[in-house]
Amino acid sequence: MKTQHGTGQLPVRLTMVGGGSWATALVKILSENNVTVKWWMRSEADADHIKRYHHNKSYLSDVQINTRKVRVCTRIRDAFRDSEYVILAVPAAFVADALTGINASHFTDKCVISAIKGMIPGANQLVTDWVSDQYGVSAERMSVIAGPCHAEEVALEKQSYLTIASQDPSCAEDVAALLRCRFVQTTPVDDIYGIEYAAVMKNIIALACGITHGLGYGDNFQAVLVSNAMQEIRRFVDAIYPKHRDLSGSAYLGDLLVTAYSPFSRNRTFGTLIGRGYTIQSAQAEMNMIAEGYYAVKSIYEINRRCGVDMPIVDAVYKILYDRAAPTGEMNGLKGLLK
Ligand SMILES: NC(=O)c1ccc[n+]([C@@H]2O[C@H](COP(=O)([O-])OP(=O)(O)OC[C@H]3O[C@@H](n4cnc5c(N)ncnc54)[C@H](OP(=O)(O)O)[C@@H]3O)[C@@H](O)[C@H]2O)c1
Ligand SMILES: O=P(O)(O)OC[C@H](O)CO
Repeated sequence: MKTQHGTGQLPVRLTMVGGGSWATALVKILSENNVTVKWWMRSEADADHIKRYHHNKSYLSDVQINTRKVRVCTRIRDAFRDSEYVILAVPAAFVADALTGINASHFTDKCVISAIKGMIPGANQLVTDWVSDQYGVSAERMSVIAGPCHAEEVALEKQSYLTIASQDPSCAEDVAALLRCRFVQTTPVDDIYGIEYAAVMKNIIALACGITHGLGYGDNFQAVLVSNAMQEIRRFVDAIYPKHRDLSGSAYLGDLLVTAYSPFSRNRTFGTLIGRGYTIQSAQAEMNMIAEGYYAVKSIYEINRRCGVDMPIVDAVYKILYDRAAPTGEMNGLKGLLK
């Protein structure tokens, strides 16, 4: 599909769905380019604050919002009007909620970009599959934003790299061009499913890293955990979507590393709280942000009942979070399985 961005002439009109950290970081990136953003968020208070003070008080509050290019709204249909691109940037568990009132006709002729690294709970679907089923968006109009990139570092304009995956090379290139800027390099690729599944899996692994960290395990153990996790990710992604791919690339291994080791990681932080003995409810209450891996591990565990891939780390995290298994016992069991 040829978009206006491809011509380099007209400003691009884009809808951003979500008012959290990643949406705020992406709005900042898009503001570097000639993009007009209609930014939907559910919170009236946050939207009003941005209109008045030009920053998001709840997430990445240091980021200045250029309100000449960015229009904030809380009515999702207003946000969808006249745009060529839609970026979905709420946690997967809330996408359906966020899109209440939107139907297939609102997606007509729009390119859909998932910035989400999670799965739709219950349906156990990747976000792109779910959008395709619910709204009839075809594969060549769909892409995902991947790569090791924390919103907090985008806010600080730290050099970052994104990978844009789509089955349609021109769609991937268009979206890569939208997001390329002074401090972000982008690469278009075609392995959309492999990248989406790997991004979902890395969040579960980050939970495991956090849990072991919270239990007092050190860097030596975590290095082994992460190496074994990479093999686990390979086994699962190859089973579910076989394709020649280099998992040492930054959209796969890079994303696993940033989430496993960075203090900014939501999933690692959540896992650390669990390892320290917090209940799930108290860990969620402690964090202002959502750890996607909490929902994802249930989906992946259930999908794997059909696939039967050997995934001891996923199994251990699932048992801790959903079967109330003691973290100490699960990690003791895992110790003997790692090499
Ligand atoms: N943060 C990153 O560095 C980063 C990087 C790459 C990818 N991602 C992905 O981006 C996605 C969004 O993550 P995030 O980090 O931006 O999350 P976040 O900072 O925790 O923000 C969550 C957002 O979801 C909204 N929300 C919560 N419950 C909702 C509901 N029931 N209906 C509609 N909206 C709801 C929140 O609104 P309220 O504020 O009103 O509660 C908030 O805007 C995730 O899939 C994540 O994996 C994040
Ligand atoms: O590291 P997390 O858990 O905050 O997840 C954020 C992104 O996926 C990092 O690329």
